[in-house]
Amino acid sequence: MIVHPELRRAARRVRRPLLAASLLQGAVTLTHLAQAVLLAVALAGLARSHTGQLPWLLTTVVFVVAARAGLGTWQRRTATRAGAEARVALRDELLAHLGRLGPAHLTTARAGAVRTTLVDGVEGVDAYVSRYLPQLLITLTVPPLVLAVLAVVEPMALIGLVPALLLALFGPRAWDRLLATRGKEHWDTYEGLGADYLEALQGMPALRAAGAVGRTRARLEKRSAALHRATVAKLRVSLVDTGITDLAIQGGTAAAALLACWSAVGGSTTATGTYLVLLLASECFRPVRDLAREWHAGYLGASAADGIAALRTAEPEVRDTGTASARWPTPPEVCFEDVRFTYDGAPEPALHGVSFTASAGRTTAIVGPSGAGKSTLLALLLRHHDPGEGRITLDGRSATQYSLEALRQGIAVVSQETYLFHATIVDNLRMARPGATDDEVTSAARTAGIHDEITALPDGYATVLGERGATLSGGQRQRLALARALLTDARVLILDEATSSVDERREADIVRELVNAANDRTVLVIAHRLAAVQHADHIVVLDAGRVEAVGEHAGLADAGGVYARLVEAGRTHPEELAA
Ligand SMILES: Nc1ncnc2c1ncn2[C@@H]1O[C@H](COP(=O)(O)OP(=O)(O)OP(=O)(O)O)[C@@H](O)[C@H]1O
Repeated sequence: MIVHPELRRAARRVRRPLLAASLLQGAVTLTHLAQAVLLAVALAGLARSHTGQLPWLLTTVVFVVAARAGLGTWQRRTATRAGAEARVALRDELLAHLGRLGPAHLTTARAGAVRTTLVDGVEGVDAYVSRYLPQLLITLTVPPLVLAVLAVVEPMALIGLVPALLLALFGPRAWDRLLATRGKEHWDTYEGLGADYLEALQGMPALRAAGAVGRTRARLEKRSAALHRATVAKLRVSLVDTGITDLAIQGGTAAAALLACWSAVGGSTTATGTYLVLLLASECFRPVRDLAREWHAGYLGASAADGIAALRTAEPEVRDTGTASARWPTPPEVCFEDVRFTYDGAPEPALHGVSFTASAGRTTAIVGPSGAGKSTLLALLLRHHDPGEGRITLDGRSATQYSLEALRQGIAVVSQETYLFHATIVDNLRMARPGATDDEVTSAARTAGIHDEITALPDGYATVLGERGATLSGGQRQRLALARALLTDARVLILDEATSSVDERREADIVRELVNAANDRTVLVIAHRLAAVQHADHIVVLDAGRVEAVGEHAGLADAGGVYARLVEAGRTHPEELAA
């Protein structure tokens, strides 16, 4: 019965509709009580052969039943609205917070688990807030009122009702702690299973290639069996709860009826009083019965509350205290000044004092062997982490002086792992800038070298893409993502292996085109294939977290060192490198 602080918080947000839903629920309960009183009076009249009042009594009962139907519908609509508002507000808040947490959060949390919390957990909160909480309010107020009325009519009845009501309400509380533990175990298993399934679905091609589909299926079956065991364990405790409540309700009603009959036989209660006790005793327990039912609907929300609170309060890797806007009128210069960084728990720094400048409006390539620290540099520029020492400046200001949202909007990134959505091509492109004109869209697609292939499709730009762009080749997906980034207003463009799935000749063409088209942007290019970087204005060679050399393609290639070795290793198409 203790309401988790996270659920209280969700309820406070929708105070008004929730209060309205609770008042309407109260009105529905009043109709039950009114019906019981009317029927008790009617039955007592019948017992005394006074049938004169019967027609209007029964007509009123019909009106009460009709009113209940109307009020019930109104109540459900109001409660659904309260639940929907709570759900939407909570999901918005969690999504916004996830945005602030950035990709660094997903190095510790699993995407599938976050999805389960966001979707199923928040749905559970809706049920808890919209169904369980109004019923809880009614259960705490109506039975004491009914008992007060019965105390006037037939005090003896209280001997049976009060202990039964206390047992029905507080008996199951003895299992609260166990139920909470079981609920948490169930939720954790459910989240884990969701994460495993998402990973298995996304990694299906890799699993198939590794011949691991059977093993993965067996692992998932084990996980499902664990969830089944957790569900049964939770259910067992729930059934004990329900059993106690039912026993108390049945026993209390029977005891009250017996006591009422005994009083009637002894002549100390009128016929109306006896019928009132018989009918109101059952009404006294109705809210308790309904609460047990709504508890099952809201239980998922109660179990998910810890996970939701953890996600909502997760600390971002970096503090968002900057206020500057990243709407630079001209492309900014990007400077790395003696940047040092070590990942949490890593024995060695990933960057050992990196300094270089990416000139405003020019293209700077960052090359180096695997593990040299190229992606780490970009992650620091986007403030997924902050440097341990040194600083990064954009347009002369430290990256920390910009608000996170502004900074990330000011820097467009196209990475190796493109993300396209299940929508039309044009919608995927306009995601970057909803107001972009058709000409701007096609011009971006032309620069990214994808326009001709789009127009060759039967539906052209209106072609609906499969999930994650599954109906396109890897190279086409990358070029679409590139076109999308070109459409943004961002003055800094990062291409992180952005053309790695494009064939090498086309890659060289795209990068050349891009360098020409991006003269109003500062471009940073990371690529393994040298065809993609040789046209850069400036090449920074990284090795083991240090800047090994800085220069242009020809000079660096002649100077020996890491770049010359990379050229040697990448010389699969010598004619392109010579171009
Ligand atoms: N999240 C992480 N936690 C701990 N260490 C990490 C993490 N990410 C990267 N590293 C380590 O930091 C170093 C630099 O990695 P980084 O990904 O920046 O290299 P890279 O040059 O981009 O490599 P690649 O060309 O293979 O993508 C590596 O030694 C890597 O193992």
